[in-house]
Amino acid sequence: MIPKIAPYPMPAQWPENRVHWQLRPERAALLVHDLQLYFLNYFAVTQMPIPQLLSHTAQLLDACRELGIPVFYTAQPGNQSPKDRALLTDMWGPGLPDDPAATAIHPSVAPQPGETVLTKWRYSAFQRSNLRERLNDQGRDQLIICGVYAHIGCQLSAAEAFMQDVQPFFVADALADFSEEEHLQALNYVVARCGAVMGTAEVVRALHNGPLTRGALRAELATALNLSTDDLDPAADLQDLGLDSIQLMLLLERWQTRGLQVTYGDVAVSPTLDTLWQGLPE
Ligand SMILES: C=C(O[C@H]1C=CC=C(C(=O)O)[C@@H]1O)C(=O)O
Repeated sequence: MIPKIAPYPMPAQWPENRVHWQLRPERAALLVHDLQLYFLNYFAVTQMPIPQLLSHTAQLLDACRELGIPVFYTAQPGNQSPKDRALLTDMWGPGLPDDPAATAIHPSVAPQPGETVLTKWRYSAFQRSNLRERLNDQGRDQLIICGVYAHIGCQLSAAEAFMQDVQPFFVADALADFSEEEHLQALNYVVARCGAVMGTAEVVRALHNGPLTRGALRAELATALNLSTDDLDPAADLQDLGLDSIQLMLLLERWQTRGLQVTYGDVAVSPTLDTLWQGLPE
């Protein structure tokens, strides 16, 4: 069974990455792995590392939502039938009861409307789910992974992402595990065998400060307009889509720090994606 988990400090350092992948907002998706009350309740949730796990996951969610990066959750179902659960029962017992007090995702990091919650049947989020297809459909080949438990489902989801040509970014201080030792073991495994390990602050910086591309700008604009990127016609007048001048000025300011040469005067009369895109790489 899952052990009662003693508090331990959130790792503050981890080994150097072997790979030199660049995390990009237009390539990335976020996986919030099994942050259900059932699995969190084996911790003393008010003690380390859980407050940091939840606050760092919230920071990742804020950044991804602001930048139009797709968010995926996994959540294991309650009352799994013996047929569905199979060998997990031999290892872990019957699993979650069919009770929201167990199956619900922690309210501080709960899914928002439109975000995907994948039903989780095995350690890896890719097993018996269409996660790979969904990433493909959205042109995402980088997966940011946070949640519990680091050395089980988080690590195996990272390994399976790697085996399916998706670059896993394992967020060292947005994970938790049965012990500090197993948490660190998971970080060492991912660094050495299947992915990149980064801290939450580093992930948020990489997502916000990378060189601006047309894809990244379109995703941020679509999010600001509460549209899907496909619904954002490059020739459409953004004022007609609800973008006001203050929003436009704030977005331009942020994009100019990332290399956009366009000024408010250049686009104010008829702001379209096409005019904003001037001079930006694809
Ligand atoms: C949170 C996870 O759930 C697994 C680990 C312990 C117990 C489990 C269970 O009762 O089914 C899960 O298989 C994970 O894969 O990291």
